[in-house]
Amino acid sequence: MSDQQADVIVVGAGSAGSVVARRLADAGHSVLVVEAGPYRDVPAVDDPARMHELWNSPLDWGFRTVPQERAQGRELHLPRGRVVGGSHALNAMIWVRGNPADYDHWESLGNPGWSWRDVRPLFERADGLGTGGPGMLDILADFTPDPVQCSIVDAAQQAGLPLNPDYNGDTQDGVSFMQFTIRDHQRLTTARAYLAPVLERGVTLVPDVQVRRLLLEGNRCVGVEWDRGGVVERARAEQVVLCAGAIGSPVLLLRSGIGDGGDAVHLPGVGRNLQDHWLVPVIASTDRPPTLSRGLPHTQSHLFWRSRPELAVPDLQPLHFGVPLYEPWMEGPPHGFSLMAGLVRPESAGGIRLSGGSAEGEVLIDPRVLSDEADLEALCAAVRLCQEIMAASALRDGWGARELYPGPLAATGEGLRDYVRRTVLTYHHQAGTCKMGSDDAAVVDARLRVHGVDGLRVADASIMPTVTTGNTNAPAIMIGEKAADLLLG
Ligand SMILES: Cc1cc2nc3c(=O)[nH]c(=O)nc-3n(C[C@H](O)[C@H](O)[C@H](O)COP(=O)(O)OP(=O)(O)OC[C@H]3O[C@@H](n4cnc5c(N)ncnc54)[C@H](O)[C@@H]3O)c2cc1C
Repeated sequence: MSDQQADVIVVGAGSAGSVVARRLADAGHSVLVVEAGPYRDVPAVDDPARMHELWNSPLDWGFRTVPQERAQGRELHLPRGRVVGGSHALNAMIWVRGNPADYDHWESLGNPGWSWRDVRPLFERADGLGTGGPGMLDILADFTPDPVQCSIVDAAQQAGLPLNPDYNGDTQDGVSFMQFTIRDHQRLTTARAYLAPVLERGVTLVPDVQVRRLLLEGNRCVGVEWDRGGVVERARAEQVVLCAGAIGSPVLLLRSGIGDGGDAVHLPGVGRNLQDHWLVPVIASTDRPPTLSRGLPHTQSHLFWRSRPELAVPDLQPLHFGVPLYEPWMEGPPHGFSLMAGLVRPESAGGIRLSGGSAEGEVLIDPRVLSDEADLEALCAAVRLCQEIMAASALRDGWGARELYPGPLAATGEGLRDYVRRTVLTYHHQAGTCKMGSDDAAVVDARLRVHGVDGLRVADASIMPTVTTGNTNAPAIMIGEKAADLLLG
């Protein structure tokens, strides 16, 4: 088979890749999108209530961390979407732009054009919020929450938090009902909203193939290569844009000899600076089963708060599920609810590498969870806040809520710290592994060009210098919008 040709190749049809492809096609470019996963209708993807069924399914890359020293040696599951739609196809659909300070910080690190003032219009293009007009995505904010969610929000207020009607507005602080990317009771991914309308109208989608390396001629990237049933196929383009996600993009660079001591390009930062957010379950039983609405996720409310009052930006973001999310070793009745104590401004960071430093090596993911003691303390504060909310009368009297976990396991400070180490799990927000900047550890510049390689950009959650304050889908989509502007500008 002869090589395929396009103006631009986009690797990965996930949150950001779908946006890049759409904008380039709209501008008249031919775009080839290469995606490891399938392109087909999956009822469990469409139904917002069935997210958990997708984990460990064929649509999940099913990454596992190396044993986490500060989390009792556990190997944590990191689900990631392997399907057209990417991780947006198996996420909780929560729409959070992040804190304006996140982007001003990115700019202050030497990334002109990424301040809140600069990126806000890019969010508006995607979500339309505050503009009075539509965006590319529908943001569902006006829904009837499940009764237990209303009680959790009441309980948080009884515990002293303000009600915040719009955490994407002036301030994040307080307890809020969530905003979701849902249309007509169905999950709305960027693959559906951005990519599908331009398939065969400028965009050629090649699903079910995993790019195994980039084609380099000297310092120029000229295309990509994949293997289809033992047959090597290639595609060539003027520009290649990696949108393979915070794990996939650095892995592809490393497999192509671009990394620390790489055969092709020495770029020490590739795979470093892996950041993530973290959750710890706080679970209660109830005296009756909470009803769960169809067409909505089981999490519908969350809060932003500070583990220490002097912090300038909230560092905690617990989210609330109307079901008990037991770990395998836990026991309890089938009905209840979970307040997932969440940390969203972590100090710990880790990395991704290939075993033996070889391009063929196994992917080793080490987020080094809780390696900074400050994260342990912040998560303990998040658990205590959730316990306080759980004990408030709206839940205690309204639902007969009885704390099961951590319960007596956290009777002492050391007991609580042990519980955090035993249960901490990902909030699914890996970022930072191809960070943007101009220092020695930076992988891309502020125009998202890979340092030292022509014709190659990265545009996904991996370019974040620091992970944003809140869920990372909206920021990844904003990065896709920005990348398209930079390519077209
Ligand atoms: C379970 C879960 C729940 C989450 N919940 C939320 C939430 O509610 N709200 C929120 O804001 N964020 C959430 N997130 C995070 C959010 O979904 C991600 O941050 C976002 O989707 C990242 O977008 P991306 O474009 O960087 O990568 P992705 O969307 O993951 O896209 C990467 C794409 O590249 C493909 N790919 C990778 N390697 C290759 C290769 N070698 N060849 C070809 N294709 C390749 C992948 O298959 C994938 O389709 C969640 C994530 C998960 C996993």
